[in-house]
Amino acid sequence: MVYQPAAGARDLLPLDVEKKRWIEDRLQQVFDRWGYHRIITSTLERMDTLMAGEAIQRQMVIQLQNGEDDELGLRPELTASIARTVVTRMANATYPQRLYYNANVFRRTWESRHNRQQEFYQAGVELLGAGGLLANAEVLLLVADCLAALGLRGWHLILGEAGITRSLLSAFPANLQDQVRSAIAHLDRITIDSLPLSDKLRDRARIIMDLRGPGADVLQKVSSLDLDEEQREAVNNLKSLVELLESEKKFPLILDLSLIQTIDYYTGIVFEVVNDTESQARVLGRGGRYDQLLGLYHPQGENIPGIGFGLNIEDLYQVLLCTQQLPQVTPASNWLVVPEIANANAAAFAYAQKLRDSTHLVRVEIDLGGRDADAIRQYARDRGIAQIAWIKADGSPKIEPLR
Ligand SMILES: N[C@@H](Cc1c[nH]c[nH+]1)C(=O)O
Repeated sequence: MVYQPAAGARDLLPLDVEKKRWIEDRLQQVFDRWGYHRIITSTLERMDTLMAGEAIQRQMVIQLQNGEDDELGLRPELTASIARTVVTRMANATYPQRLYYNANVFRRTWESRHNRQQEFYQAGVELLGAGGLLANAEVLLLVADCLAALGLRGWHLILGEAGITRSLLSAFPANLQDQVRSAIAHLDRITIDSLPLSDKLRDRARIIMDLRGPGADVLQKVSSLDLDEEQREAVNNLKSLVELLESEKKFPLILDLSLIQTIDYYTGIVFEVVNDTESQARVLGRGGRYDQLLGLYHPQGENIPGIGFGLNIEDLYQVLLCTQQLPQVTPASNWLVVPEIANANAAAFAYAQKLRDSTHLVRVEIDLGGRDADAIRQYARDRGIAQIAWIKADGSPKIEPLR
């Protein structure tokens, strides 16, 4: 019998880990530079935490049976967990809080395709306690800086506004809203044509579907709809953000007021980072503003605004594989330290430790015995090790460079 990982789970071997770390280290450096601090929350959460406000559907979560009454699940994303942690565990926190994470998430794939991946890695940020133009711009420019740090160039941002989209949809009869919403999200004109809608509403659905393209065009189209006070304000805010981002010229931007996310806690801007370098568009990450989520967990129901994003490490990895930037091999040791006779064992460990204690990273292996000098040399060459230190009984080393 061969033991396999669970369906949809994956093992990462040392070279995979090296590549993943290459990506994660660069992202973490960017997060650090922007003043964000890492937070680690539990992989396991109570189902009521994960699904608070019904933003996340139960069918997305891999549930666990633990024989007790608590319903538990593996987190399908981090934002809800971070919101819970901050308002329940960081009561004295001052705002804004800038937090980042780098963690695994689990999503149940209900299409029964064999071995569909269910465990993923995400790195992202949450900026809590700040609404408004600057906070929105910070998070979007931070996304751009992350992709620049990875050397990724061909990508664009799709920017929507969940509040505006939701209120445009509220004009539709309650029993049809879900269908209209899903048809718009999938650009499904046939469904819109076949739903029992008045001509006015059908036109409205078609207009919403067409609210995507260059910022100025879309903003003009949406302004031509009859908007109420609140919608007008949201459109103006969006306009200021688009102007600011376009003046920065960091990335191509598509405005899309039909953009609807599967996770439903968003109240303001929503966005997707889309790669352009493959034949099929690949979403590298997504995020948005959620100004009601923290209130769901807050002991006094206090609302604290938030915005953030998560980048998909696997998708970044796939795109970066083609650019030849990721490490191609695991790093070789710098030294192999060999006790020449049993009397030299302690001296060999001491010598190896002296090498390791260097201020920069020096990788040092001890030879574990059981082979002759030629076999040791062969091993060192095969592993790309640069130098051998042969340690004599009196502790003195004889250095043999191999290249
Ligand atoms: N947690 C979201 C991304 C996000 C972070 N912050 C806001 N949104 C996701 O996994 O899709």
